[in-house]
This record gives sequence, C-alpha cells and structure tokens, in this order.
Amino acid sequence: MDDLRHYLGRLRSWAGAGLYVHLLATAALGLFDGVGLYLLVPMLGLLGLLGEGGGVPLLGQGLAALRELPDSYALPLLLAVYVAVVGVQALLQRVQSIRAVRLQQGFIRHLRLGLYEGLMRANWPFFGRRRNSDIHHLLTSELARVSQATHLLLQLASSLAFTIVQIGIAFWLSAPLTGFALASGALIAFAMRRKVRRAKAVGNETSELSQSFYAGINDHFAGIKDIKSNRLEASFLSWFGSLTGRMEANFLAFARLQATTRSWYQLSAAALIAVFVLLAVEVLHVGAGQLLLVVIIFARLWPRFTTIQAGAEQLLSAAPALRGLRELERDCAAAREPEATGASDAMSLQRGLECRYVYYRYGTQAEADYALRDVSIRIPAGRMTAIVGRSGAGKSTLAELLMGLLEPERGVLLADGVPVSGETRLALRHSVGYVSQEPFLFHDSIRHNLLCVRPDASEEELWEALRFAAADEFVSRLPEGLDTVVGDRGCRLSGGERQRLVLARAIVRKPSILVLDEATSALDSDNEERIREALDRLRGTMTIVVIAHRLSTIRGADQVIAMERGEASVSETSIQTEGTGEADRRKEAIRA
Ligand SMILES: Nc1ncnc2c1ncn2[C@@H]1O[C@H](COP(=O)(O)OP(=O)(O)OP(=O)(O)O)[C@@H](O)[C@H]1O
Repeated sequence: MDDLRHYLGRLRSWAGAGLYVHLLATAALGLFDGVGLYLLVPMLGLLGLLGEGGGVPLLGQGLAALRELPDSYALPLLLAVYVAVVGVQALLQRVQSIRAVRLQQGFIRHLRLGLYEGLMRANWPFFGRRRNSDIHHLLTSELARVSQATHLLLQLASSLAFTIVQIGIAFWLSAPLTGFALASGALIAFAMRRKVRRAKAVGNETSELSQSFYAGINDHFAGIKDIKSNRLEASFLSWFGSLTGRMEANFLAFARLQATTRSWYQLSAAALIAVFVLLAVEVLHVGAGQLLLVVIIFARLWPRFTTIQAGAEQLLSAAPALRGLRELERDCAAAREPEATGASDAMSLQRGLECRYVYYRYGTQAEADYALRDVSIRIPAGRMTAIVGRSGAGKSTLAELLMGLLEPERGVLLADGVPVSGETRLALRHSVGYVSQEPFLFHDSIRHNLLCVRPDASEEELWEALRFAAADEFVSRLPEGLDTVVGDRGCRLSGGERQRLVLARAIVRKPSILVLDEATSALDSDNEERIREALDRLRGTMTIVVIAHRLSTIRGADQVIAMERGEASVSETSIQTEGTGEADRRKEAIRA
C-alpha cells in the first residue's frame, strides 16, 4: 500500500492540475449520465406510463409545464433535450478517454525516463550488484505492469467519481432504497476482501516467475554456444517447459479469481434487485417512476462496483511490480554519480596517476580477500605501464580503479597530485580510452561504432584509428567497408577483428589515458606486433596502461607492475615516486 501511495503521490505531482481536471470531468460525466436517465422518466410520463409524477421529485411540475405546450411539441422537445444531453456526454466521454491515455502514457514515460537516467548515472559497482536480466525485467515487463496499474488507478478514480455522483442522484430520488443498495454493496465488498488478499499473493508469484523467465532467457541466449556445444538443449527445454507451465497456472489462478468475483457480483445483483423491488412495492410503497429510475441507476451502478472490486484485485496483484521498481529507483539514487559540469571536462594528464595505500574489495568479498591490498604505485604521464600477474590477481580491478570507475575503500587515487573524487573522477573518466577483455560492439555499422565516441571525427581520422589498430586491411576488404553492419555484439566478426575495432574506437576518441585490458589476446603475432609498434609511436603523447599475460605485448614498457593476490610490486626499472621516509610517513597517517 505504501508503494501504491508513493506512486499515486508521484502521479499527482507529475500531472498537477490535469489529474484534478480529469477527475472533475469524470464526475461531470456521471452527472450527465444521471440526467440522461432522469429524462427517461418524463418521457414515460408523457406517454402516460407513469401516472402523475410516479413519485419522482420535480416530475409532476415538469410534466405540467410540458403539457402546457402544444401536443406536437412536447415529446419532440423532450427527445431533443435527451439527445443533446447524451450527445454532450458522448463528446465528454471521448475527451476523457483520450485524456486518460495521455495521463497514463505520459506518466509511464516520465517513470521510464527517470529510471533509465538513474541507471545511466549509477556508478559502476552498482552494475556488479544487480543482475542485468533483473534490470531488463523491470524496464520492460514490470514497467508494463506499473503502466497497467496507473491505468487501473485512473479507471478506479473515475469509477469512484462517477459512482459517487450517481449515488447522489439515486439518494435524491429515494434515500431508503439507495441506502439499502449501498449497504448490500458494502456487505459484498466485505465478503470479498479475502479475494483481494489472494490477488496480492498471486501478483507476488507473477513477479517472481517473470523475473526467472527473463533471467533464464537472457542467460541461455548469451550462452547458446556453450549450450549447443555441450548438448544441453534437452535440459534447458525441460526448464523452459516447467517454468512456462507455472506461468500459465499463475495466469489461470488470477483469471479464476476475477471470474469468481464477477459471478458473485452478478448473482448478488439479481438477488438484490429482487429484494429491492419487493421492499419498494411491499414496504416502502414507492412510485413506479421512482422505482424504475433507481433500478436503472443501480443496474448501471452494479457493474461499476464489480469494476472497482476487479480493479482493486488487479491493482494489488501489481503491487510487487511497484515495489520492485521503487527499490530499483532507490538503489539508483544511492549509487548516483555527481552531475557533469564544465569542471568535469577531460583532463590532460601532466604528471601522472598515483595510488596511495589503496584497498578495494567487492561487496561479496570477505575482509581477508581484498581484490586490492595496500597498493601504492605511480603511473607516469606519457609513458607505458604494464600490469602483469596471474588470473584473479587484481589487474582488472586496478585498471578500473585507475580509470575512476571504482572508488578505493581506503587510501587515495591522485591525478596530477589532486585526489580523485566527484568532479575530478568524471574528468578522469572523460580522459580515458578503454579496451576491455570482452570487446563490445553495437549492432550497427563499423562507422557508427567508431563515431559513437566522437561524432565529429572525419573519415581520415577513422581510417587513421583503424590503421593504428591494424584493422584497416580487413575493413577495406569488406564489401561495404565502413558501412558493414557487425551483428549483435559484433558476432559477424572474428574475436581478433572485434578487438581491433574496439581498439580503433578507443583511439578515435584521442584519449589522454589509454587502458588496454588484455586487448590483444585474440590477435595473431603479426597483428599484435603492429599494435605494439603503434603503441610505441604513441609514447610521449598518451599515458598507456597495458594489462597482458603475454610478455610480447608488454615488451618495451617503461615500468612493469606485478600483481599478486591484490598486492602490487613495481619492477626494478620503474620510475620511483618519492623517498621511502616520506612514503612511510604518509602511509602511517592514512592508516591512522
Ligand atoms: N564483480 C566482482 N564481484 C566480486 N568479486 C570480483 C568481481 N570482479 C572481480 N572479483 C574478484 O576480485 C579478484 C580480482 O579480480 P580481477 O578481475 O581484478 O583479476 P585479474 O587479475 O584481472 O584476473 P584475469 O587475469 O583473470 O582477468 C578476484 O578474486 C575476483 O574473483
């Protein structure tokens, strides 16, 4: 309920006066509908079906006035008024329906934009904590349920406004009969409250099942090569069969719940009308016209009660989606990076980067398992630094920290002697060109994949970057050259070709710091040698950090940092930072 209230508040503040206009117009619609119905009675009166007034307020006077008119005018006039009232109602209804969709879609877009922005601005560790498939699930399926809930909420509010106006008219016509009908409605709603609770439980299960569904299909198609090569198709098919079976059962459970509620309401409506007529005729002795009107009004109101009950059930079944979305929004807000301003423009590194007594561990790691432990190193500007070490030693973690993607748990990262945080972190990130272990390309042309990091790069600059990355030859051999579409994540290219394109992309950006994480691991020795020579030529213009397992890749590096279980040691040939005495003094100060 709290989540529902939260989103209702958001809807109110987003829609502003528009929401109230919508509700007022709905109430007006209810009024028109009631007036339209009320006009049926004088018609019946004029036709002599109700006697004098039939007990309906104002009808006697109305009929008398109509009878003053010539016979040939009275009925056509009344019919014209009736058509005009119903016509205005139809026009209002049209405007209302469009306004409701506009409100719903506008609000969902507002939520979607906010969430997408929150995700884009969340820091890097956030994505280590959240499963990608859960984010997809929330952005697609769960947001669709929230959209449905908004629609229901508006519908429910409209139904309530409409119903209240009609109840008012019914009260005016006959207070005791209306009181009786309302008491019966309340009794039925009370009897149905267990159904509403059950709807919530079914909704929880819907969320869990669809989360598993998204996670499953995400993983399975990302790992389809392994599934096929290990002949795992049958076991995945059986998983899919069982999950979709549970989804079907869950959907059926909800449909059953709604159908039961509907039939209870129908049954009770028939019973109620029977008791109602009996009560009106035998006990209250109400007039035929009045009885007819109230019966018509309630025949129209009762389905609205059913809609309200069904809406409440559906709304509660969407509650888990609201909760999931709210949690994600909260997490994004907690992990939000500072806004970029002029001060966060790319920096040109003059002296270099420095880690001082840096510790870092991932959320899941214990105290003893720091991914980086007491790391004090210096990356001199304009030089090439190699980071080597066994698998899991902490090389990628160190690279991510140097790029400003991770924040040290203890210790500091300095850029040109300035601690990296807030604006400086963004400025550092703007200055980095990065090629990861798993090169990523968008499903688009090679040109677009290069231009996405620098849209104003010229054709010559693109080819220059491709030459640097030893990718010019293979790209020029492609029938469509730069306009060749690379496929999903670059699947139409070989692993080595993908790596070279991602390297070219990093170069197009003209970064002042270039970080290559195993960026040439899939290349043959000729291409690797070409890239190594190109990196040699960059020396002095760019700060280069290369992570590599192969010694051939790091040949010629100005310094080598060896990582071992999160600890770093700089090789003999490294450029020394400061005197040992000063270093020890600072170390003690930070530890304290
Ligand atoms: N997102 C993460 N969550 C939890 N632990 C992680 C995460 N990423 C890395 N680790 C752990 O941190 C340690 C260092 O990992 P890192 O990726 O930095 O090693 P690496 O030297 O780059 O390895 P490789 O050469 O295999 O890429 C490892 O023990 C690893 O299991």
